[in-house]
Amino acid sequence: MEKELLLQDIIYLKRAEQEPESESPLLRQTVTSILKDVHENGIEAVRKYSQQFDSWNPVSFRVDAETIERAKQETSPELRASIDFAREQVHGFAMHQRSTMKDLEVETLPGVVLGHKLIPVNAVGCYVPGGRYPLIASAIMTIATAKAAGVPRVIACAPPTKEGGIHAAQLYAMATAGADEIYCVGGVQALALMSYGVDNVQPVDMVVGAGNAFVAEAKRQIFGPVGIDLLAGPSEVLVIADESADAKLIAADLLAQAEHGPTSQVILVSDSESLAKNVINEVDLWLDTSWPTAEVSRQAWQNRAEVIVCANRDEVLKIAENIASEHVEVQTSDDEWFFDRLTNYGSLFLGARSTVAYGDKAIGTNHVLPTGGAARYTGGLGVSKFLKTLTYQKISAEGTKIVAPHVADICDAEMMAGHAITARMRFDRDQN
Ligand SMILES: NC(=O)c1ccc[n+]([C@@H]2O[C@H](COP(=O)([O-])OP(=O)(O)OC[C@H]3O[C@@H](n4cnc5c(N)ncnc54)[C@H](O)[C@@H]3O)[C@@H](O)[C@H]2O)c1
Ligand SMILES: N[C@H](CO)Cc1c[nH]c[nH+]1
Repeated sequence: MEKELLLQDIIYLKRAEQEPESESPLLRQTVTSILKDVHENGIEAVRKYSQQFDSWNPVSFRVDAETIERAKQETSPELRASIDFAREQVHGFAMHQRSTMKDLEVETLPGVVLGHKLIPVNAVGCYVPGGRYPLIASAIMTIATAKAAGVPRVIACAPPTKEGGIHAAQLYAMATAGADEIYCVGGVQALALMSYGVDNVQPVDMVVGAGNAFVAEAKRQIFGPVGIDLLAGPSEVLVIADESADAKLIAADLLAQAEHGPTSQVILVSDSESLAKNVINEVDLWLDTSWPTAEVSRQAWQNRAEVIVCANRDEVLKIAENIASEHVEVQTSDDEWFFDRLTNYGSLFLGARSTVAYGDKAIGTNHVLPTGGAARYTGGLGVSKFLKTLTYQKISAEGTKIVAPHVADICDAEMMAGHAITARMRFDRDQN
């Protein structure tokens, strides 16, 4: 990284020791063979992998209305109110985003009318992760956003809990977010079921949502005949902080992200060595005393954490831009300086009052976000991902006179004589 960026004075107080799981050839092969098996053998293969990875082999993977109603009753009214709040914020923000996106029709030349229509994808499959934690908010992020975009058929899959069946509050969130069909199946087999159409499940046009490295790889391999939103794999955070920041608060934000799993990437970049050292001490203190999920967070901290000290904020910016992390928090005395210059992030959290957990759960911005550097070329999930921008043309005799000769000239030069005929025929007809 130093070579690429030509940085001179950066110091690593801590370096990641492990390569991301997604780069493992074994993981890729595993995903390829599961997808192939489900493609060829349908529901029997889904059953085989569901049993193998999740000890789950129900009569039907489809969740019925009675089970959904029971899940609602099993979810406390207080938690239901918080889930409803989150759904309103996420759906509301998505609707605001939708209102900025418009159909277009314009007369670009006399008699030449061009336009585009924003048309929702017809059928979407949402993956709602639930291996380590039942990510309740993920149901809202995918399903409610697809509905806000106007997708007519939204189906969703989540893995079973250890006791069997989808976690009650997660199932309540899936139903209340507007899923038209819900299936209890996890991992690669879930993506395959939705994409290929297995048993009575009609295939979807696009699969979306986050998940572990297997899920992210499955989406990557499925892409082509079926669309995907983006590659949203194991969670990441990069905190930009200077001398003015609160080391204990930053330590908590880093460990919260590490809580996701041993492969979560957590990074601190600072132009203050003393702040960086204080954060490391605070992390150690939390882990040794009272961090509630120390067991898993410690693994990510040991294996995947980096603490980088730079000579100045320009270099901090270069590092952050190069990493293009999923979540970027800025806690400095001049947050606007970074806000004006940062171009690579999944979602940005400005100032010490904002935090990743707000975005992850309920504030309204989407938490399905690009990982593994994908923020260099895409943002996170939003209504725009579900909308196709479809163009059209209408042309009068007046317009034909202007356009056809240029088209024919280009066709001749390309030696596409057939194309030239189609333009000249129209030109000639309008002469008569
Ligand atoms: N980038 C984002 O926007 C975003 C958002 C939310 C969550 N996440 C990430 O989602 C992930 C959730 O992961 P999770 O594992 O808890 O849940 P998950 O639902 O993604 O994966 C669970 C499934 O993985 C499959 N699986 C487990 N081991 C396997 C193996 N060896 N081979 C094949 N399949 C296997 C099982 O079928 C299981 O059902 C976390 O890494 C989290 O950081 C990312
Ligand atoms: N941090 C995840 C996005 O990578 C989303 C999430 C939800 N809850 C906790 N985390």
